Amino acid sequence: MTSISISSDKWQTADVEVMDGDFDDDMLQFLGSFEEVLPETVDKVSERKLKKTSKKQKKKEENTVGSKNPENEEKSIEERRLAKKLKRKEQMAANRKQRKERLARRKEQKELEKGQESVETPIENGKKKRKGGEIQENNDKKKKAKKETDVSAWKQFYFLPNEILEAIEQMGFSQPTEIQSAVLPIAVRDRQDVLGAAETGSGKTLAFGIPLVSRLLEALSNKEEEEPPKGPRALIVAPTRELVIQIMRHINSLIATTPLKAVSIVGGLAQVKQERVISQQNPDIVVATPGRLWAMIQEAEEGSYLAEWSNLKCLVVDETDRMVEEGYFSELTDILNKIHEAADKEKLQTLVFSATLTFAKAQDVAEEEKKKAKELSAHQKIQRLIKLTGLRENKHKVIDLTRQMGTAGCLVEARINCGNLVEKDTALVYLLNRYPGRTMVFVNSVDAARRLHHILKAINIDPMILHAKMIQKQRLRNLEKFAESRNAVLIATDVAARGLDIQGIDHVIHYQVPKKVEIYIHRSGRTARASHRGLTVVLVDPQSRQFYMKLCKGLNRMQDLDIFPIDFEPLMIAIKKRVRLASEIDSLEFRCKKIKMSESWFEKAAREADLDYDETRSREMGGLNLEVDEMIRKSRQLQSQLRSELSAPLPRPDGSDSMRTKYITAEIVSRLRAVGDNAIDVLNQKIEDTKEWKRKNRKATKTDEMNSMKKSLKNSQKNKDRLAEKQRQAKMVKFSMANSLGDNK
Ligand SMILES: Nc1ncnc2c1ncn2[C@@H]1O[C@H](COP(=O)(O)OP(=O)(O)OP(=O)(O)O)[C@@H](O)[C@H]1O
Repeated sequence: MTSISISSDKWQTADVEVMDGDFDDDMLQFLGSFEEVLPETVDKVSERKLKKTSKKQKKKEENTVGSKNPENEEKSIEERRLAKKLKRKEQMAANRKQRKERLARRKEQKELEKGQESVETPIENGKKKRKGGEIQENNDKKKKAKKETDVSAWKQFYFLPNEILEAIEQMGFSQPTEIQSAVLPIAVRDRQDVLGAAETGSGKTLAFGIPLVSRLLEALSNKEEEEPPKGPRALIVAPTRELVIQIMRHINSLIATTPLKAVSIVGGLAQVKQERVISQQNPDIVVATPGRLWAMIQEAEEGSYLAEWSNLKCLVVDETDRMVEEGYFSELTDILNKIHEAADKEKLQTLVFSATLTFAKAQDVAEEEKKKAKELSAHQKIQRLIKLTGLRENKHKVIDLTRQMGTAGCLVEARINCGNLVEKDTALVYLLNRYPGRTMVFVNSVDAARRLHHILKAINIDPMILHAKMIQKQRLRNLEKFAESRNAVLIATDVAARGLDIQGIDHVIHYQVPKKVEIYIHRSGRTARASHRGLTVVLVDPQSRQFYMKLCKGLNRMQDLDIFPIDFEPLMIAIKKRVRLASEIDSLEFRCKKIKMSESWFEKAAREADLDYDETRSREMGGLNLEVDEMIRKSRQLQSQLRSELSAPLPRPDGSDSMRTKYITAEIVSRLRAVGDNAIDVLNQKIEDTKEWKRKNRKATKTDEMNSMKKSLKNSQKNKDRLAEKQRQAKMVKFSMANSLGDNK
């Protein structure tokens, strides 16, 4: 196990489980697929092991040799040692290859069994190149199928190099997306700078990737540079490591049929190795996170690859609004300054993209102005970004295709109101249970992620977790596992909110309401990508009510989000019991750990100061021990209750949990069909039902009103008639009285 920083904060156990980064060989198989973009990952461990053993061996040999000390014997020992090392290395490589093939075969088999479309992982591209013969054959078949894609719609862009059209055909994209159609003529044909904004999942990566690769190919064919050119010729900066790896996947697909080379530079992986790869490969394209790139630029020796920026032809800043925020801004501006000093500014093409450009808050201004920045118009925000990123004056275009609401057109949004934490946990588990699929659950902090991970694990949901305090390999491995399974849950902080393109994410749940509108847009944008439907649900509790209201305002919503229906109460009740138990166990364990940690801290401090406990402290310690024992006892009791709860099946809305039949009858089929299991359909149905109910209600109210009006009209008519009758009778009496008076006279 690697040494793990055991912080005094919550959920320490989860930390240990998740962050256990000393991979055994089996675990390393998962990482195989990252080799293409992260060349050091797999070999690193075996290298480390090799170094360790060879060091031991050397010591041993030195001891033995030291005692005898004849020169020729030393030589032969050295030879033997080298031979052994070589053999071991070969053996390890062969084992590794075998394991990978075995894993690939197993995976392929599983996919065949499932009979469903394979899910492309963010790093799958690399995997394809290294699979065994059988897999290769399958891939060839896939490629052939993709080859048949009709790409005639792309021919309108006559200025695109053939290599690019070929790559697009391989990728199977029959037509450009809206943002691609808008950007390509401006960026490729007119070579202008672009500030582009389009909804999440709309294909922005290729919208900047195609111009970038086209520009380099053009320079190659025009022989614009000396051979081989020094330093990077194109640079893409993006805020997170996962995003960099994903951009690499697109760029690698685009340059597959060209002589161009691309590498990634990301934090969390060995810098020395990244430097070695760069100096060996002299790549044309660098895709990087700003932190690590700037660190490497600063350390670059004169004349080395990263010190030479005069040949840079194309610069891309992805997720720009994030990049000009705190945490990235200073490194990004340092990089931009370095580039602008060295490169020919008039020839450097800059492409700047995001899904939420107009939400950006600039960082180059005084506090006072920052406050005002919130009130800046969309136009003013864009002008600020143009200045910050150094787009060429009079040679840039702004292409903003975002909707007023910011989110993707195919996104269906809803909320669930929760009274307290247990209700929130229950609502989450209800959604996961009632609507299985690939679901991302976003939280605002690492602690919340760990707590949720614990609770879901305790009730037999096996979620993956992703946050910034995890080691990089584990982050990538969890992402890959998540992308591989059709029915998986990923609990993530906002480190996974932007740019991640995992196909087929069905639901995004905001377990905690995001504090910024753009975060909501990006989180939600992990689903409903490339014109597919997707659902996002916000869980709103009393504490987050004000953030939710702010969110609606920021999203220009005229009305509240629809309420997602909880349409099967028995499931909710059963889940609530489990969640309550799991949550109690979790908080008991947390308290126990806290006491133990404070105890061990005190013991350590006392030992270091060479102090003995006094009587009071000893008594206190005894009391604490009793408290811990009591908590452990209670926790065990709750665990056994939870186990018995978990042993019973959860009620299913279609009644399939209690169905005891040997034969499928028409009645059973219709019963199963009657219960919707697609969350969006269920929500839409509920919205329709509500509308219908309101319509009927309105109609009924109208009829009631009409009836009462009619009634009151009738009544008033009756009253009138009665009055008239009375008046008539009075007249008659008057008249007869007058007559009788006349007669008497
Ligand atoms: N022309 C196209 N036709 C069909 N699919 C495409 C096309 N271009 C890109 N895609 C696919 O659409 C998905 C989304 O693309 P991409 O990741 O570039 O979106 P994005 O706009 O950058 O999203 P985000 O703002 O969330 O980063 C990807 O899986 C990509 O392969």
